[in-house]
Amino acid sequence: MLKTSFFSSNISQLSPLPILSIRRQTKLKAPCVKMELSITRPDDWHLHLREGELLEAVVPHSSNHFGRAIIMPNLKPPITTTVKAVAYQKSILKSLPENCDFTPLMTLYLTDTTSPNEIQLARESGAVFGVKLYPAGATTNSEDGVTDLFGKCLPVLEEMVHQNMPLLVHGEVTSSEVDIFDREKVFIDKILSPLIQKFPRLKVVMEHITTKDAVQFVESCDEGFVAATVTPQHLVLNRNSLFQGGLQPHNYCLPVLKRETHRQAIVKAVTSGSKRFFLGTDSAPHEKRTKERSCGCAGVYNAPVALSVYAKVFEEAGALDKLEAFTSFNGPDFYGLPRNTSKIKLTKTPWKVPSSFSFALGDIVPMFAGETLEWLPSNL
Ligand SMILES: NC(=O)N[C@@H](CC(=O)O)C(=O)O
Ligand SMILES: [Zn+2]
Ligand SMILES: [Zn+2]
Repeated sequence: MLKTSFFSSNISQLSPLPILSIRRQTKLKAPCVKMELSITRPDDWHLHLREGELLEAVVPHSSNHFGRAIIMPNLKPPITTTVKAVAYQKSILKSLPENCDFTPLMTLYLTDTTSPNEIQLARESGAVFGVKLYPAGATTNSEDGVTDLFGKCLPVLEEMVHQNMPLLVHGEVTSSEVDIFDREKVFIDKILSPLIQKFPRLKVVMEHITTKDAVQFVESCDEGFVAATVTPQHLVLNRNSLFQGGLQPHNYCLPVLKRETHRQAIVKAVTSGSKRFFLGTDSAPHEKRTKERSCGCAGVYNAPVALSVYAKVFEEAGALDKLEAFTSFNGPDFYGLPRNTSKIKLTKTPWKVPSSFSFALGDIVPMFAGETLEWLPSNL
């Protein structure tokens, strides 16, 4: 009942609000209160949907409750042109469940040879909303990424400023001499800071931030030009979760989970109400056997649990009144897109996460597989 009194005493502060209703279910033996939140339909500003059968298997977990998603281009081969992005968008739309209102916002995969003209085509298409920088070798399917941003990509970056096309960044250096836990911080110092100094009017989203350094960096930049997405796992797990009771491959993603102080800094930032941080799950499905083998893939499949996890984080921080801005307002505001108009409901009721999802080619294990969560999302 503790949480209920917390919640009730905060109702006035929450107004005009995400709260729909608090219902007392008197029929049950022990009186229990069911809390519900109504929030504007969220968007996911960083999502991997893959292709083919895997796409078909995972897309409903995002399209059920999210209105739009920024779709990552790191396919094999990657989505390097507008023509490919438009074709990929069509295949996503074809794979959607019936009667679902979900818009995939496409991205281009930046390479050393991307031309400024391609950026113009991307803008004209109306389908592409960002260009993704993967430093070559930094993460899953990044082999074709950029080897030398300042040496090879300046004309493209200039055109992006011109077209107001955001640069979405996997912010890690790749040098094997740099400790894996320091790669985000070194990237900020060596690449991101100089980039922003050179292009102060380039919109940059630092994707899936994992450190206090990233929080401080984003907070120090111009609000309209630099923002960050935050994943569920980087809000609730620290690097201990990789080794708890043995190696935990399903918690392995890149950038890798960091120490607790970093997690706490990220939680503080997103629950502060700052407009610079918004929802980007980085839901990254890999087949179970490719996660559990001797050289396992990086990526956490969190789409089925993401909204429950985000709500829990805001609840525990006493900041449920700020959840809706993080899930549904800050992202579209930064991208210059309208906010969604429909709503979803989050009900504080226990629900069990499936231990895996089967599809034609195998199984996918979600984050918090087999565990019980609260804040079940449903459509209104
Ligand atoms: N986050 C990950 O660990 N993996 C992502 C790539 C990425 O977002 O870096 C993937 O595509 O699997
Ligand atoms: Zn990444
Ligand atoms: Zn990603």
